[in-house]
Amino acid sequence: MSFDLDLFVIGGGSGGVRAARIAAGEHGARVALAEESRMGGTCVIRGCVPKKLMVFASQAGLMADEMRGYGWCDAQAGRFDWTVFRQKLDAELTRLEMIYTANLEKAGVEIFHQRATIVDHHTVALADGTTRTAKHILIAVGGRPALPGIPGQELGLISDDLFLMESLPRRVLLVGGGFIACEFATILAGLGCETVQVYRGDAVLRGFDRQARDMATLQLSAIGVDLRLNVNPTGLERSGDRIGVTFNDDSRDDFDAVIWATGRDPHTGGLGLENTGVHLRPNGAIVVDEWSQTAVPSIFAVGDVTDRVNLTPVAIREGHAFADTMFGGRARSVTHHNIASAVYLRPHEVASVGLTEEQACARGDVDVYATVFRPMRSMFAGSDARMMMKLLVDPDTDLVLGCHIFGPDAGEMIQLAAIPITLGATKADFDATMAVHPTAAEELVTMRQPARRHRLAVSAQAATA
Ligand SMILES: Cc1cc2nc3c(=O)[nH]c(=O)nc-3n(C[C@H](O)[C@H](O)[C@H](O)COP(=O)(O)OP(=O)(O)OC[C@H]3O[C@@H](n4cnc5c(N)ncnc54)[C@H](O)[C@@H]3O)c2cc1C
Ligand SMILES: NC(=O)c1ccc[n+]([C@@H]2O[C@H](COP(=O)([O-])OP(=O)(O)OC[C@H]3O[C@@H](n4cnc5c(N)ncnc54)[C@H](O)[C@@H]3O)[C@@H](O)[C@H]2O)c1
Repeated sequence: MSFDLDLFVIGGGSGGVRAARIAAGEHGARVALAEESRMGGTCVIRGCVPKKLMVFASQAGLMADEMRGYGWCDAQAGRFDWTVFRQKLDAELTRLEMIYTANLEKAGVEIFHQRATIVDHHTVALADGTTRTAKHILIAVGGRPALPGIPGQELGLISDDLFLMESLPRRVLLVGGGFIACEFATILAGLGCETVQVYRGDAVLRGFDRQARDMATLQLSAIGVDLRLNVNPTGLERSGDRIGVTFNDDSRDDFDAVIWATGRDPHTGGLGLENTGVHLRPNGAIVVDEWSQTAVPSIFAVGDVTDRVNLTPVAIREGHAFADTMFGGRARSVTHHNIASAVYLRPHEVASVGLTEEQACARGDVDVYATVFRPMRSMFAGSDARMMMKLLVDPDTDLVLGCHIFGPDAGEMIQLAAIPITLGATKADFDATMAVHPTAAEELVTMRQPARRHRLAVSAQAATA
């Protein structure tokens, strides 16, 4: 059977662009890609990139505070002009979008700037009514914000909207305690918005190490976010030109904007998957094996639409491995263990790789090397902010099972700590590494004694005693 193409990629985000570029440019496959919105996808257009630039913009006040502590007596953040920032942001995103498009074109990928749906196991329909056949189809359509399903939810915004606002809200409510809610609470408070965050649990960033979560929770309040824990909205209604919100603790409050940061769902609705034998999980995620192959041999899926680990570098790696495996004669699968990540809070970020202390304890015996201290830079300026570093070590093998950092530029540090941990480094390897002084990161190689030792057997004995 002959096909128009070797590969049709649906979705021009992190995973789809990488797969298409490698399959066509490096392995010579005949590839087409459809993108219904802007090339680059969530990360480039409405995620990691604009978010990180907003994080940088939001730290002026903290920097001015610190510099006053160093003798710059008149240091002030001054007035933030959202319009100026947004114009620069738009220009930067357009620049990046053009680079993504140009790289695909250079690799020989045929681009369709329109929505695509699946007709059958080898056929894709485009919004203009034309169809293309392909030996393989790669679904890389990402995810979309999930809404909580409460009355008046349509009055709220989603993270996509934040980068397009004409002006900043004076008083804003963020709903959720995950990556997006915490990062945007930090950003909006830093940009001068009166920021309220409600979270239904008792500490933000569920899934991260509990000690880091507690420190992040305290920090949000310390930087001026009105963080209300164990609280959830029950309904929204118009209240003049504002939005009135009721909560499950019977309180009520008014805001200029409400932002849902209540998770993301795979974007599989309306994609034509009912025409295929592709299996979905209850949340709409496409079920794939270690080769990103679905239950249909000709259809593959990578990135957020598979809901494995929803991060850009993971989507990119999955897309690249797919292209190498299918078109490069090099079978490569992706391991989803020990993936480092960071939450870009200010002044201290949360960053993590490997097991949390709670997961390590559940697994077996663990020695916890941990330190909490006031970093030199902010302490000199008069800040009481505490930093935390933690290594979790298997006492039998000496293997480092996890590393957690709460501190300035923790994301930069965890990237480097993730290398030895991925390589299977032991605590002795960390100890053998000479410190770089004076840095905050040197604590990672100078923690000599465990702060705590957790022993499963001892707990079991204690339980039977
Ligand atoms: C606010 C925010 C901040 C984030 N920050 C970070 C971060 O700091 N670090 C990090 O690692 N990750 C971050 N992420 C997550 C990261 O953006 C995603 O994990 C990543 O973009 C997933 O890539 P993907 O290729 O699976 O999907 P996407 O990048 O979402 O790309 C999917 C593309 O498919 C297109 N599409 C969908 N359906 C169709 C169709 N039928 N036809 C044609 N095109 C279609 C969409 O328009 C989209 O462009 C963030 C996410 C958000 C929302
Ligand atoms: N720095 C980064 O790497 C980064 C930044 C942003 C997003 N991301 C990725 O994007 C994904 C999505 O981010 P997110 O923050 O939307 O999701 P999340 O899963 O991290 O957090 C969702 C939050 O919403 C809450 N929630 C869910 N349903 C709710 C409901 N009905 N009512 C009230 N609260 C509810 C959850 O308790 C949780 O706190 C992340 O999991 C991550 O993979 C990564």
